[in-house]
Amino acid sequence: MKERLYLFDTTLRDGQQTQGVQFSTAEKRQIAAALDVLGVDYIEGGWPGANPTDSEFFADVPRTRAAMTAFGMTKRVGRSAENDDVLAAVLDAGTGAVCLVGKTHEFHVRTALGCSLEENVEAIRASVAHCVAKGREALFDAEHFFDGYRANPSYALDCLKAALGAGARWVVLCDTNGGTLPAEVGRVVAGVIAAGVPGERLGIHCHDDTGNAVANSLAAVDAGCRQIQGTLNGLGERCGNANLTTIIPTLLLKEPYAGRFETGVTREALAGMVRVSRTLDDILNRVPLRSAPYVGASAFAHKAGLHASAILKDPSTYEHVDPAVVGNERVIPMSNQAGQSNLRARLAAAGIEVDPKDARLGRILEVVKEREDQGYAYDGAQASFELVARGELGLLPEFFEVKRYRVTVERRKNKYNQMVSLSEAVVVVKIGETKMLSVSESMDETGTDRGPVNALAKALGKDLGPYQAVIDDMKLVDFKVRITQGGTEAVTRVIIDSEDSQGRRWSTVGVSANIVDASFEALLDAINWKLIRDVGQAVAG
Ligand SMILES: CC(=O)SCCNC(=O)CCNC(=O)[C@H](O)C(C)(C)COP(=O)(O)OP(=O)(O)OC[C@H]1O[C@@H](n2cnc3c(N)ncnc32)[C@H](O)[C@@H]1OP(=O)(O)O
Ligand SMILES: CC(=O)C(=O)O
Repeated sequence: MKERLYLFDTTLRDGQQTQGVQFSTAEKRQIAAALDVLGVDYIEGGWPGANPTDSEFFADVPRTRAAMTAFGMTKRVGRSAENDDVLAAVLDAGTGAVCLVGKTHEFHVRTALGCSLEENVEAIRASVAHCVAKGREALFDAEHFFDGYRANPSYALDCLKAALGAGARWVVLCDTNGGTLPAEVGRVVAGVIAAGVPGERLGIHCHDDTGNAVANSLAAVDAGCRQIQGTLNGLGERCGNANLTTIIPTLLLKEPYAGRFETGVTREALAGMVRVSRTLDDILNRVPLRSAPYVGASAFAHKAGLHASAILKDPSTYEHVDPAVVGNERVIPMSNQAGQSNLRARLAAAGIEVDPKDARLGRILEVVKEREDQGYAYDGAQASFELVARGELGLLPEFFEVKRYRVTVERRKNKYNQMVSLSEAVVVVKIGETKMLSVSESMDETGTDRGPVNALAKALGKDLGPYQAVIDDMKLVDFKVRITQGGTEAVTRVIIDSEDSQGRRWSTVGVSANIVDASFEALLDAINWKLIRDVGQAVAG
């Protein structure tokens, strides 16, 4: 019989304390729904009464299978729990579970609260007892617990025992400043359990200030904690919280955890892990972290030739788990680190069959390595690699020819007498015997100038005659510019990520001393790749 390990998500509360993150109420609901499908046990929705968004969220709180939890702080000294307006707002949210943060470090009691140690213990006791009397499941977040335990273990333990004695279901040990290391977390948790606090009522809440939040959380579980608090994608105050997107797959896939513990996350839900992680990035308008464990686009990318060669024989040679179990996929990119194995795998993935003895394979590798020396980077621009390979194999149709393009940037006064920029682009292409000229401006629907590359993209995508319908659903989702070394000269490398309505996402690269030319090259590749996919090679000109 496996032991139950509980997962507590605080993306909507501590995650919202991330600099630059401000969820709308609708976004909070969307994230809560995704967490509920994933199978966490608790969803901390925010702090009712602290800001209008959180109050609105709790005013019509989503019904979830997970215990929806309102966050707040212990009552202020000098008033009763019943008369504390901040605590009242938290309880008024009507959630089944309430999590209250309180001080456990004597230095913070004296410095931040300015009260006596006894008054703080009493505030914890009375606040928890009040929640329990109202029929709520009470959790106590023991703020700065590890630092407090180091300074005065007996006082830190008194705070925990006050919460437990008042009926708290969980007391959660918080490494609030994130400075504790795994061995010490293990030692402290073991000490707390030895002092009489049962592991089945102990949670862990870690911050990532030394890059150890996940390791610290696992050390706490090893020592006996049975609840882990964390956030999706490691969002959170300062450097973030323990990353549940890493912890959950680890608990389900790695020993000793997989054999010993059960969580609310099923193997089926685990296969949606990448989707949940990307949903949060989409909401935050963030580019997903490629190197994120388990869920990053590079988590199963095998760039080196030696790796690719072995992966093709047996993927377990260079993969710690099967990418499919977390909803990820294997990538064997092309680059100057690649050999024939990467090349054949990439071509096969693009649906291009080539005889392994075909001499043109060697030529493709040479071209890729030469072009990378000039500044191209194909490991992050696989669509451009495919076009290079198709060119060498005679499989690259010429859908259209660019005869010329021009882009201008003008600074001028608008009707409010403010200086604004306006970019205008003209592109002339020839399709068969017909020449088409398209003009476009960079202004978006809000009247904001989106710059010369945007104007060029709009002009290029405005009228491609018979191909127009195919590219209408394309959108440019990311645009990265680097100054890099091309041979002996500094050049600009532009990488563009594009997406279409079928959910395909592809990356292309352009290189030039001129940023507009580099961008235009990447744009052209993006359109050509899409035309190859959706129009096919039948139209090869
Ligand atoms: C470790 C954590 O991440 S805990 C979560 C922290 N999250 C947040 O702070 C986000 C939401 N917070 C807020 O919106 C505001 O801080 C509010 C609405 C809660 C309070 O706002 P204000 O009343 O203006 O107080 P302010 O933020 O300036 O200071 C916090 C007060 O709470 C007191 N306090 C802090 N922790 C506790 C506690 N556990 N129990 C009781 N009082 C506390 C502080 O001593 C301070 O009191 P003071 O004003 O008498 O000095
Ligand atoms: C409660 C909390 O978020 C912390 O102590 O870090």
